[in-house]
Amino acid sequence: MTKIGISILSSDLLNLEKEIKSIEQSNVDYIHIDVMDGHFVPNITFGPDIVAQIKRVTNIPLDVHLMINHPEKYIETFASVGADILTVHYEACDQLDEVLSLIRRHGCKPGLAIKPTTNIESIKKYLDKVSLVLQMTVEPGFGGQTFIEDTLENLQVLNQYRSNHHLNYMIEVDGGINNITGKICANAGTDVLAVGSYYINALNREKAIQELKK
Ligand SMILES: O=C(CO)[C@@H](O)[C@H](O)COP(=O)(O)O
Ligand SMILES: [Fe+2]
Repeated sequence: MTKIGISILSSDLLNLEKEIKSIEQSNVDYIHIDVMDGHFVPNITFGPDIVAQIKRVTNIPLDVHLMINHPEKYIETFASVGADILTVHYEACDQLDEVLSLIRRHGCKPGLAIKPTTNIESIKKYLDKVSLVLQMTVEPGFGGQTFIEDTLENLQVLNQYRSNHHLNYMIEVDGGINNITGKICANAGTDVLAVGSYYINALNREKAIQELKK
């Protein structure tokens, strides 16, 4: 069964606790938190304090997507405030091996993210060290964008590579996921759908989840 993580990026931030409770009602697998630094991506969002506060009000595992330069400086902090999965971008790391083992040492599952145009070949040598690979299906930075279909090929490569090498990382997609694109990604071997605006803006959130799970 494909897992679902809800991105709170487009949620009602003045009423975040209410939003978290609504997400809990939808019985999803993760809360996806997009951390942006205004350098790696042209937008600024959440820091560790908000992650700590979210952790205090929910037991849903936190999937923290770091879209920041020099993530190594912040791993310990995000781990200490309760991140369960900590995902860093391939494009943002000089010493990726060290960053991934740092994440593991701090008790989190290491995730590796790539932008839509990054060559999938460049991350293959790290795939035995990660718990999750996050394929961005839009350019990182903003919610509400349109799914980029060219990324589908990478999902097939990741799925094939995993079975050929007997690895067990999860494959996550993030950006422009709705009932249609989510199904296409699930059929291509995706395990986790990060879903933002499709769920947050839905008139009926339960129905949106049912459509995603179909
Ligand atoms: O990481 C990102 C954007 O950079 C995502 O997590 C988005 O927040 C997903 O939002 P939608 O595309 O589903 O609206
Ligand atoms: Fe994200």
